[in-house]
Amino acid sequence: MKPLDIYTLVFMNAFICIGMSVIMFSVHRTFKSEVQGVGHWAWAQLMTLLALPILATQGILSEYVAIPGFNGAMLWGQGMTLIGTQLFYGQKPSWRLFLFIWGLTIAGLMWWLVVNPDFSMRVAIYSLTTFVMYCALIRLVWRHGEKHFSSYFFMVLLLVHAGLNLLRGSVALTLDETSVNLAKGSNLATTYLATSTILVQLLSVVFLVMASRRLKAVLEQRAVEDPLTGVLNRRGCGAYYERLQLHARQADFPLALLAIDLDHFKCVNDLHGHAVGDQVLVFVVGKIRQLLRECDQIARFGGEEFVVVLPGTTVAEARLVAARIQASLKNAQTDLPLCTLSVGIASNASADDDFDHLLQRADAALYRAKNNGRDSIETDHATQSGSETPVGQ
Ligand SMILES: Nc1nc2c(ncn2[C@@H]2O[C@H](COP(=O)(O)OP(=O)(O)OP(=O)(O)O)[C@@H](O)[C@H]2O)c(=O)[nH]1
Repeated sequence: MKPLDIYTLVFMNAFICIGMSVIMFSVHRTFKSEVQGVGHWAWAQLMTLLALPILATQGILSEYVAIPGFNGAMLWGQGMTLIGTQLFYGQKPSWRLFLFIWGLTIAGLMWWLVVNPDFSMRVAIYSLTTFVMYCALIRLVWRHGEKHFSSYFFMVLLLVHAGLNLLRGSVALTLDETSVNLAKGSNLATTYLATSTILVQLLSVVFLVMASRRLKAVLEQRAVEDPLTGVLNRRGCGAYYERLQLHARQADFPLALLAIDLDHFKCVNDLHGHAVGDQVLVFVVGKIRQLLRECDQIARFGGEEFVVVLPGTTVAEARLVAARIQASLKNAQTDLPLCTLSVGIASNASADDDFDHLLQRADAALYRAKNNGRDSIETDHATQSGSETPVGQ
């Protein structure tokens, strides 16, 4: 069987990498703020690809252009991998350090190319810089990577990359230059080139797996979150209640639910504009949050209606919370045009009641609060006549 020619392998991988970069660039454009670093990873792939034609022009272009061009592009690609990974993990990118190392390495390469030509020293300086960059990446993934196959695989690829470069750098310093010269096609040089090419492609697969996992988390979060106020939406609140039911602890029941609706909010929009209306909604959520415990949840059910879930809270206690919320809005120091709010309360003595039923009861109480002239608190009839102590306003 005829062995696969190394240049065919490099060429095929280059095309696959271009495809991967295009996917990464489109992920970057669509989810720029949610998934950071993917654009840098895409650039890393492109820089590595750019280096290949520069390498191929050796003999055509002057070596004073081709050699620093090839090494500079490769090192830049590795730097982009490092910066992209730092951004992905929410770390501060070390641009200055990278530029310093990049500049120093290129200066060293030029020294051993122009002033004191020495091929082995050039290979050694490039390989050892690359080794250091991969070590920094391994440390980064080790510290911040999630405990998932993609992180472990990422680390294995980086370890192989680092090991290969350490080996090549050491051989360059100890053996003759032919064994590390990629243009001479020695066994070691061919193995290095083939392995590096495959590793670069596998790295792009890892980047895409990591980015898609992050995207999945972002989309899941978006599905349960209200974009304006950042609190749970109806779906998220239902899921939270189901979790409470699933892990029902004695301490979570009785559980009280407040259905809160701003009074005449339409006037705020009509008089001050929709943007101010939005600010009022965000302000109200902030105020309510300040009065809640860590275990409580607030959700926005659309428009100017909110729901607060208070685990382990009796109706009497829930009324106190509702009254405190009303008072804090009335006494709030702000230039925003605030309005009063009406509250309906319902309570569950056990985890058996489903969320929709509890919500219906709280809504019915809210409806009565609105009919009673607004700015008031009403308790659900079933709660009053059940095990809970009725509480007068
Ligand atoms: N600014 C802003 N307004 C919203 C949003 N969602 C719904 N609204 C407005 O909220 C108002 C709700 O009006 P209504 O249902 O009549 O309620 P209301 O004026 O508060 O009257 P009552 O509830 O009966 O006291 C409408 O003007 C909606 O346009 C939003 O996200 N931002």
